[in-house]
Amino acid sequence: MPKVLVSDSIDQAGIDILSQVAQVDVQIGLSPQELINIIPEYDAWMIRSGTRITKEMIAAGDRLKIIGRAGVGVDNVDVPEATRKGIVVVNSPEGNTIAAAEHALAMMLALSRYVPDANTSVKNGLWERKKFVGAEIYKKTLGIVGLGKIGSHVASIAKAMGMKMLAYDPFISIERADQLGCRLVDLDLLFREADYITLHIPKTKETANLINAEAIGKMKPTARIINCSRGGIIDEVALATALKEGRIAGAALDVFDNEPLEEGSPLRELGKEIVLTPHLGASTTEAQVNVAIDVAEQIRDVLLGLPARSAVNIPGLYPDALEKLRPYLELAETLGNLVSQLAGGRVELLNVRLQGDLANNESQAVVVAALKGLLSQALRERVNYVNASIEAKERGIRVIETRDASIRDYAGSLHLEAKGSLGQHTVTGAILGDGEIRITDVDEFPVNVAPTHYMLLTRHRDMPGIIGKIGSLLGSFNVNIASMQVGRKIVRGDAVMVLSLDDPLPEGILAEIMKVSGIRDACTVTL
Ligand SMILES: NC(=O)c1ccc[n+]([C@@H]2O[C@H](COP(=O)([O-])OP(=O)(O)OC[C@H]3O[C@@H](n4cnc5c(N)ncnc54)[C@H](O)[C@@H]3O)[C@@H](O)[C@H]2O)c1
Ligand SMILES: O=C(O)CC[C@@H](O)C(=O)O
Repeated sequence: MPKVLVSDSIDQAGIDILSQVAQVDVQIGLSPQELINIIPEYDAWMIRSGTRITKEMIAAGDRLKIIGRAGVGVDNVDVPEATRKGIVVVNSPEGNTIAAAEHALAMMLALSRYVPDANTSVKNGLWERKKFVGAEIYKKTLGIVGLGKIGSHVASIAKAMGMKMLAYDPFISIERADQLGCRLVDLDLLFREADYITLHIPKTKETANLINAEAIGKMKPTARIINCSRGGIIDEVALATALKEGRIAGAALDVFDNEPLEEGSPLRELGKEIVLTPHLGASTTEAQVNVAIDVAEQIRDVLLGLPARSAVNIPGLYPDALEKLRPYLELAETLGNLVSQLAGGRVELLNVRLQGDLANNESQAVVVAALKGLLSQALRERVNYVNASIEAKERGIRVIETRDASIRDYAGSLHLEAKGSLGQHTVTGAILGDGEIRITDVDEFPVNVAPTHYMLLTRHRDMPGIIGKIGSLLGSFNVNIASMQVGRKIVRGDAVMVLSLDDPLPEGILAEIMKVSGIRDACTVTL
């Protein structure tokens, strides 16, 4: 019988499902070394947010087939390492959506009516009715940042409560926002007009410190901020200062830069204008049952040799088909990710063209992999092979699949064309004989580049001196160039330059690159 390790507190409903097919050991509170010592015995591992699964633990897990995270975020699992070892990682993208949305609304109401402080006051024997005169949310403007699963549910309830709604989400269509009763606006307008601002976004390099002193400076003095998404999206010191000085009216926070919230945090010193909870967004009986069942069922299925429905790292295909397509799935995901960063805004149409021998293959998984890559900038680990198509549809992305077996530059190649709010971009890629991915075309300019973690792509006039200037500029910012390729169609016409970099590009360097004479466009890419 296979063995499953459960190392965080999981609802019994999940344990019961696992027990149908496996021996289940619940061991909570083990140290990292103790986990490394025992993991070689186990075929599956189920966790919540309390266990951090490291590279060393995965390396020790010789029998591990699947890791299940009972929740959304897999930021506590080394997913690339699990993928390298062929371990499926699954999560529960929707099991706690309602719980998190309801918590955000509870926080908004608690903050508006000073419920926590009024409660403490009565329990302390006081009767302070004048001190706790609140504000109504009816007819007030709610600014929703991130109109995904949780943001959408918040919108539908807030609408019923009579709120007017603005939303900011660069990856959502106007039609989708309309359906939810939200006016899609830019962030600046949302900050200026909203009475309540609620955050429902992943923490990414774009969203880190999104709510900083400058953003807060744009808000109304009566504005209130709610964050039940991820810590690090709000600059906590700037928020505490603004609240102390009465520059905004309040904040309700469930998530923090460091959890548990540290002893000396300035947030702890504030009064009734702040409501704090200890990451309780998913903590309802219902959500814990949902995520436990969702993930336990997937672990059971994988142990029985069936595909998982919410795999974060491997498509839900049977092993034979998967093995054959695996290099092309990786290619499709890489190209999807690349073209979304080139497009730089909302993509409205993705054309996936399978070329050469690839045109004769089962294509659905390749298209889904391209969509997964395309959406990964917006959705991170929440997009998987199961939900990528639905997510794309909900975001108003039209997908066209074409085949052309006559294009034979490589045995099989894949061409993606993304049309979006900021223009149109294309990328092509192929798998070489050694199984390596090559980017063979960018915006119809031929190149031959292996994708790397950090890249810089420019569109420029093919003229003497330009490559040297970019090289010197990167050097002056201490950025090391690993390789460089220029692709052009005609001499002294337009060209693209693709640089693979050893280091991330520091803030501000793109603006400097754009000032170089002859540069038409420049884009940094992280793959
Ligand atoms: N507090 C909790 O216990 C708890 C529970 C569940 C989820 N969460 C967190 O809530 C957040 C939202 O979860 P979800 O399930 O709705 O995710 P989702 O993936 O369905 O939605 C996230 C949305 O954010 C948008 N987005 C991405 N980058 C953006 C940006 N720079 N600006 C504006 N919008 C951007 C995406 O387009 C997407 O629509 C996640 O961070 C998740 O980890 C917290
Ligand atoms: O396990 C939890 O309670 C955290 C849940 C939440 O942050 C998630 O990412 O699903």
